[in-house]
Amino acid sequence: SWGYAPHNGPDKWADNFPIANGPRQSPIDIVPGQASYDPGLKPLNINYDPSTCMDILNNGHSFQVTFTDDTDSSTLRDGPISGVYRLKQFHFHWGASDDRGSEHTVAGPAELHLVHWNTKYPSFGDAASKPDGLAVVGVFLKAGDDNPNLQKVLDSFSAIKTKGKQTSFPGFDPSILLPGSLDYWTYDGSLTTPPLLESVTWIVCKEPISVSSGQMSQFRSLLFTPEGEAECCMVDNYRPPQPLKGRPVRASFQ
Ligand SMILES: O=C(Nc1cc(S(=O)(=O)[N+](=O)[O-])cc([N+](=O)[O-])c1O)Nc1c(F)c(F)c(F)c(F)c1F
Ligand SMILES: [Zn+2]
Repeated sequence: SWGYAPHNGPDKWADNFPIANGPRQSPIDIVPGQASYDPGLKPLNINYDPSTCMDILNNGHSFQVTFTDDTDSSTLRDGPISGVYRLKQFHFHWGASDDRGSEHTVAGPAELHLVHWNTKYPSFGDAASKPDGLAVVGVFLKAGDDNPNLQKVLDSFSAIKTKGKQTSFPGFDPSILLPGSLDYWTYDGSLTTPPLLESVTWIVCKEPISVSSGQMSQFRSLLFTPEGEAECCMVDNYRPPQPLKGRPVRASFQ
């Protein structure tokens, strides 16, 4: 199945997922000077309840922290979206070295994605196939000081080193991973992993959060491979930027 190796990576995804060459694919190269300030954009309204945080999983492409999404306890509202979107999970993409790894290129060693779904639809799976079904908040990680807010996530890695491993991860508040300023760029796009569904309103924060090189090494200690198979380090799990195809990129700030 799909992955990030030469034989099954981003250049091969169109073989099984032809939407890979669609009109609203993600990520994109965000050129700050080319985004247009939209005074009609509202501030992001993010409310996360740590009691909805359940577990952390190595899914073979990244690791993801999953939330119970059967009530409006952890939500995203306002910003470029209308209605209420529920937090489903967050995960990261990162590189083999500190000079690559983010997906939306303002560039850097990694990027955090918080995946939310529109509660006008009955479920995440249903929402994921609708043009306004998902909203993903992206946060760049910038190489610098140790980030203590990441440490609880990193400390769980020994329990999820290989593909398919999962462990309980209760009571984590993902809002501690958000930058001080919630200024953002927004555009219509897609999942950046197969099935690459064109259902995502992307909301990419301008301000990065920090991560140290030592912490990045811990990300790189995870494996793409299941226990018992030849080890393949989980690195470079990012899709390169895709054609903008005329899409507007708006900024919530001047
Ligand atoms: O739940 C999903 N989460 C997800 C998204 C991305 S993403 O990079 O595409 N993203 O949106 O940020 C990256 C990772 N990850 O762990 O790397 C993820 O785990 N993907 C997903 C899915 F797996 C399906 F089978 C499906 F039908 C669907 F609708 C989905 F949206
Ligand atoms: Zn992602």
